[in-house]
Amino acid sequence: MSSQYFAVIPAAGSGSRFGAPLPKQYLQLNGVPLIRHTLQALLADARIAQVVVVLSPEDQGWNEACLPSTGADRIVVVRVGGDTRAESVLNGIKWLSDQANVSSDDWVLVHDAARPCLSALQLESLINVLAEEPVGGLLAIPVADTVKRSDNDDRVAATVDRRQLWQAQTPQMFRLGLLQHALSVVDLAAATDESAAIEALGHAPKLVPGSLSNLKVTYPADLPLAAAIINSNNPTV
Ligand SMILES: Nc1ccn([C@@H]2O[C@H](COP(=O)(O)OP(=O)(O)OP(=O)(O)O)[C@@H](O)[C@H]2O)c(=O)n1
Ligand SMILES: C[C@](O)(CO)[C@H](O)COP(=O)(O)O
Repeated sequence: MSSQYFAVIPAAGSGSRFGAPLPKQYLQLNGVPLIRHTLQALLADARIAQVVVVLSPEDQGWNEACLPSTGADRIVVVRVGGDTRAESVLNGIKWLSDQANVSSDDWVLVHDAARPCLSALQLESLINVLAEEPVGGLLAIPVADTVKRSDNDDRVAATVDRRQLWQAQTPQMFRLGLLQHALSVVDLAAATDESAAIEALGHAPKLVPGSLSNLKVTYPADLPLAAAIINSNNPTV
């Protein structure tokens, strides 16, 4: 049987840098909860068999309005989020791997709930490019600005060669069994993305060029930017 594709959406964060009364995944973005756009983006690819949304056990924000109007039967919500993003991802993957129809060779795409602007084209490109890769990889963008390293006083200590620097995004796509193993042995507090855990095993994940439009909503100023991107690409969810 050929490999299946699953998505895991870590959505158990509190949004401390955003500073809203609600976790940012539940803030209104063009009239619906932000996470609904994220889920709609993943469901756009028919190859994704199931989308696992990882919530905090204490979550009070999830409700029917978070579900896209079509494809919701492919979404399952699990309340197994942890103290860090990596722990939430690991717990979601463990839940997935316990399901009867799931194999360790299946692909899993991990995508932040806080990235609502992923386009169908970026997702398709990631899956297509990585089909030929043994380990997997991630969407990322080559650093476009000149990069400075600072001292302890916010003064420039050095200008860094940016020619091989990329900014990691999500989705990050790996074989389920390999990613579960990688996250089980890595320091979960230090692994800020899935790739870091895979790299720690000695692998070299493939960097697939993404787009600046796939931004992560982190600070309040990101929300109107996300709204503008969604308005320009995808007027309805
Ligand atoms: N313990 C955690 C922490 C984060 N996340 C998720 O990981 C994604 C990326 O994390 P980030 O942008 O850092 O979100 P928050 O942790 O919510 O934000 P902050 O770091 O500002 O508190 C988000 O979709 C977030 O919900 C998670 O599932 N579990
Ligand atoms: C995984 C990630 O989206 C890659 O850019 C990012 O590292 C997650 O953000 P966090 O603030 O480190 O949780």
